[in-house]
Amino acid sequence: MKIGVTGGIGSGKSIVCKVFACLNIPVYDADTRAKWLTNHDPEIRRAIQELLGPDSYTESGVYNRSYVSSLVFKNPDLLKKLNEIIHPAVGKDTDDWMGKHSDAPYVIKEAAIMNKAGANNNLDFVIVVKAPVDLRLKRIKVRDETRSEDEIRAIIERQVSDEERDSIADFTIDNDENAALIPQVLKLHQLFLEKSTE
Ligand SMILES: CC(C)(COP(=O)(O)OP(=O)(O)OC[C@H]1O[C@@H](n2cnc3c(N)ncnc32)[C@H](O)[C@@H]1O)[C@@H](O)C(=O)NCCC(=O)NCCS
Ligand SMILES: Nc1ncnc2c1ncn2[C@@H]1O[C@H](COP(=O)(O)OP(=O)(O)OP(=O)(O)O)[C@@H](O)[C@H]1O
Repeated sequence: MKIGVTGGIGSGKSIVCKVFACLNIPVYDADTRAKWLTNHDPEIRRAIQELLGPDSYTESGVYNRSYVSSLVFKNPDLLKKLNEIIHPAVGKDTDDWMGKHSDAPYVIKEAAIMNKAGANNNLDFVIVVKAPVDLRLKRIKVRDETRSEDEIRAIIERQVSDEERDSIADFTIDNDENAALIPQVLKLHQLFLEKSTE
């Protein structure tokens, strides 16, 4: 069984996935893998440099995330084109990874961008992690000290709306720091274990 975990910037997707990982559930982190691929796949490197220029990689050849970030989060067209370069490779990489974990009761894919389960992906269920925008902003200011409030707001504007995310959710986790997080994850874990033996 394949479960997607998504949510806006600062919602707490990664922290939720860390709890699943503590329960021995394999987790695929699409953001991290996407960055790995930009550094290791020569075809992606060539296409990004063609789209965003030579400065998209540093002199030592490393993907220049702050530069790319400064271009794409204020330009929806460039972001779409960057996604079109990276996402097919991430999709293939996800399938390869999932094939290697077929012995687990279920696996998790964490990603900022996700379709409804079954719509162009192999996911059985999607979990949406939710938190109020103000809290998400506050968390990211603390976590990513170099990102300004304007930059964080620009990312939020480029991401899908809370309503769109709600529409793809099979399950939601409230990470608003009122509802305790770990019991919500444990409840879903039990449910997925039961479903995986049906
Ligand atoms: C734009 C890049 C260079 C910014 O890197 P940086 O380290 O500064 O930021 P980080 O990756 O932490 O992203 C900041 C926030 O934006 C979100 N985000 C990243 N890429 C995207 C995207 N294409 N669309 C919407 N949100 C995104 C992240 O989930 C996070 O919430 C990098 O995120 C990137 O190359 N993104 C394209 C690949 C991608 O789509 N990854 C997401 C899922 S596959
Ligand atoms: N319930 C919580 N209590 C306290 N801190 C939290 C809670 N949830 C998340 N955080 C903190 O908020 C920050 C953002 O959380 P996290 O990195 O999990 O979000 P994310 O959705 O994965 O964000 P991104 O899309 O940027 O990767 C982290 O520093 C995390 O430790």
